[in-house]
Amino acid sequence: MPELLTVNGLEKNFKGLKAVNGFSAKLSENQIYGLIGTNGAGKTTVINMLSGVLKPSAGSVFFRGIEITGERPDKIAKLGILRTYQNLRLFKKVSVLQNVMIGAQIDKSYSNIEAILGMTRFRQEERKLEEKALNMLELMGIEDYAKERADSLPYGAQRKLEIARILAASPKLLLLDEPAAGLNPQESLELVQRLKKIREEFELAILLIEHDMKVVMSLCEYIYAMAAGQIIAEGEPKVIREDPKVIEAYLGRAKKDA
Ligand SMILES: Nc1ncnc2c1ncn2[C@@H]1O[C@H](COP(=O)(O)OP(=O)(O)OP(=O)(O)O)[C@@H](O)[C@H]1O
Repeated sequence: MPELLTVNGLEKNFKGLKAVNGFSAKLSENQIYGLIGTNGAGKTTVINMLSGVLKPSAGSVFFRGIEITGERPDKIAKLGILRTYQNLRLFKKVSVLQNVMIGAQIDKSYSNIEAILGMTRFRQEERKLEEKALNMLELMGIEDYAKERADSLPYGAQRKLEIARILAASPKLLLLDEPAAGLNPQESLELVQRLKKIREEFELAILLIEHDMKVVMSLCEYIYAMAAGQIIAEGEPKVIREDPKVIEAYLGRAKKDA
């Protein structure tokens, strides 16, 4: 399988604290990966470094062979690595449809001058953008909310909107930080089905941080387990489930409860 992302020995120090202490991974196209671990294990810090929000203290990241270590978030997004945040970051007072249209602007092909002058090419692009945005809303099952204000949506629908928004930017790799947080079991199950469909339709890769083990085990083909800034185990779900280090550090309770 062609390699999409290669991460070598990524580290992040925060004033003496080694939040991430040597994270290495190889992600292939069209695969779904999980990143699990106890609170404070360093998972979000890894995603922050991969998406350019934080500059690594050491290590390197290559995306389709191009080095992107320490690049700015907008450049990384333009290459096709798009992320969501643990806490929703929507444009609250703007319509659902416009939120997604804004997300799609990353790969816009018209200039700002054309946009200001309302030129034909801009209007055509705008229509295409709207069509694409509606398509993404349908994929996430929230098209009925298109004209509503983003902050008027139920929480679960807002989470879906975040994903619809980054999908509109034509990603090759989605980085999802706890996409099932705050969802009820039924909504989580639906999210799993939608993400599987999205992966098939767009042939993209997904790396997701998630505490809900049902979501992780049913969605991910390969899992990285972290504790105290390091990878303590990696492999297919059945390997991770049985790994003594993972059970001790993290899964013990979740496994008993499953
Ligand atoms: N900007 C920062 N400045 C200082 N310390 C930080 C910063 N960001 C994270 N940390 C610390 O780094 C460690 C790893 O945090 P991180 O958020 O990556 O963990 P996590 O695995 O995502 O945890 P959770 O599951 O609770 O979200 C924690 O000890 C955290 O307090």
